[in-house]
Amino acid sequence: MSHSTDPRPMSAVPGAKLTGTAEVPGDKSVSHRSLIFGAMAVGETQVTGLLEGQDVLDTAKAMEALGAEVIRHGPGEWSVHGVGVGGFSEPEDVIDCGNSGTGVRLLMGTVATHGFSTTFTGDASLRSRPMGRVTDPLALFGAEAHGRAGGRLPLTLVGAANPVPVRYATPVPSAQVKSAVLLAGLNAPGETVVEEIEATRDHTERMLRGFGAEVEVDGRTIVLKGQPELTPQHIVVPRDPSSAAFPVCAALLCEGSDVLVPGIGLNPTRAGLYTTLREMGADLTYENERLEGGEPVADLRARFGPMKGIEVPPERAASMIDEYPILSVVAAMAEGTTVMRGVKELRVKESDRIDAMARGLEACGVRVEETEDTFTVHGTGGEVPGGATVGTRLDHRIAMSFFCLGLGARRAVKIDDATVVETSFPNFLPLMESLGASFRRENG
Ligand SMILES: O=C(O)C1=C[C@@H](OP(=O)(O)O)[C@@H](O)[C@H](O)C1
Ligand SMILES: C=C(OP(=O)(O)O)C(=O)O
Repeated sequence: MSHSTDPRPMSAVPGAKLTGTAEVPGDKSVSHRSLIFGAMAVGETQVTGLLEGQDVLDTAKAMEALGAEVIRHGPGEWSVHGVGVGGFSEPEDVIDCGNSGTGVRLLMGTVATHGFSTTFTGDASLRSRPMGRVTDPLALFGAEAHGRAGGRLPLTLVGAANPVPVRYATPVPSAQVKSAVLLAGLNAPGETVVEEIEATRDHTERMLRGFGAEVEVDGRTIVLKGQPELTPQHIVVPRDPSSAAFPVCAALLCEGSDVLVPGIGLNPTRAGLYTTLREMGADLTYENERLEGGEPVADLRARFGPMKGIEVPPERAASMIDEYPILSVVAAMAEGTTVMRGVKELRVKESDRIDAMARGLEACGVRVEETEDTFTVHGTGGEVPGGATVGTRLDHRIAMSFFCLGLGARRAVKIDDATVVETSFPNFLPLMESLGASFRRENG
């Protein structure tokens, strides 16, 4: 659903000492996929721990619009009655994916090989994001896209009635592009092949295999056999490492803090931030390391302590792509300079995240430098002045990052709109308050 709530300005109050246990919600990437793959299986898929953030709720509505039955049984407990691969029917109305790039791009892949038309839209943020990266490969299957200039939403995708399988080399590192092509390939005959420019999160490959599809992975080449029958699953969604990043980093930068964040998925395609924090000297330990549903999981324990700036290499970008905003906050509080290379994909997220972080950090008294593909933050050794208002630009990660900065800065940091955290982390504010953080409602 497109963003319609009135903006709610709020400040994060400095001086927090965070202690206790932070139970973060389910993984957003896995939640979207659970609903979409469940809708393409024959019969009932059950999901436990589904993230009930707005992005995922919008995908649930879209699956219903395409003919699947989606039922909420209780908090995080959902079921999806799937219609089988190729079984979707033409939606009667426009599909509104709200703020979600993952939602719209995966859904475009899904309907691209169904012989009907679907019109997609989203909020002002999503309507400004590039869709050609997905509609270009979908055209190879025989689908036709009619969007606004630059392939922007609203966009109508006329699905291919007689799709052909595709071999596609991704020009940008993007799990959304890879997944859109694989999802289209599900309803095409023969083998669809994706060659990735860089390895990105691999939830689609792992989960589709779990649903019974034949998916072979050789290095960065993925081969999917089309038209499988998918078998319903019981999915337990792991807790989101991208959401865990906020309480973890807040604890690292607020004096006297000691926080446990249990049960976090540490799939190597997602865990780059935690490697980086440890290189910066963070007091961050992995406790009770284990495998759950074939994925590495650990309880993260984060304690306040000094950290130093480092160079974050470009080859790590895909494994921490959503964590650069919060890393920039940690870098601002660390001693010395942090240079993040190979980060131009940040410019096409919910906002231009390099620009949003740069302007917000500058307003808070932090020195930064940027090029198209690099972001440099000069650390203050724990002395960020704060005392500014930051624009969140319909971007949940920008909002949560500056809330964390405000907790550790010298003066409060005001965020122009706190409602955007609903996208991925609806209980962010109460959860942080339960650890000892304070936030203050402000007048516009
Ligand atoms: O596939 C996914 O679930 C996601 C892929 C990433 O986007 P890109 O594919 O654009 O890198 C990431 O930023 C997003 O939050 C979730
Ligand atoms: C980039 C993100 O999401 P999406 O692309 O799905 O909007 C994110 O959650 O940080």
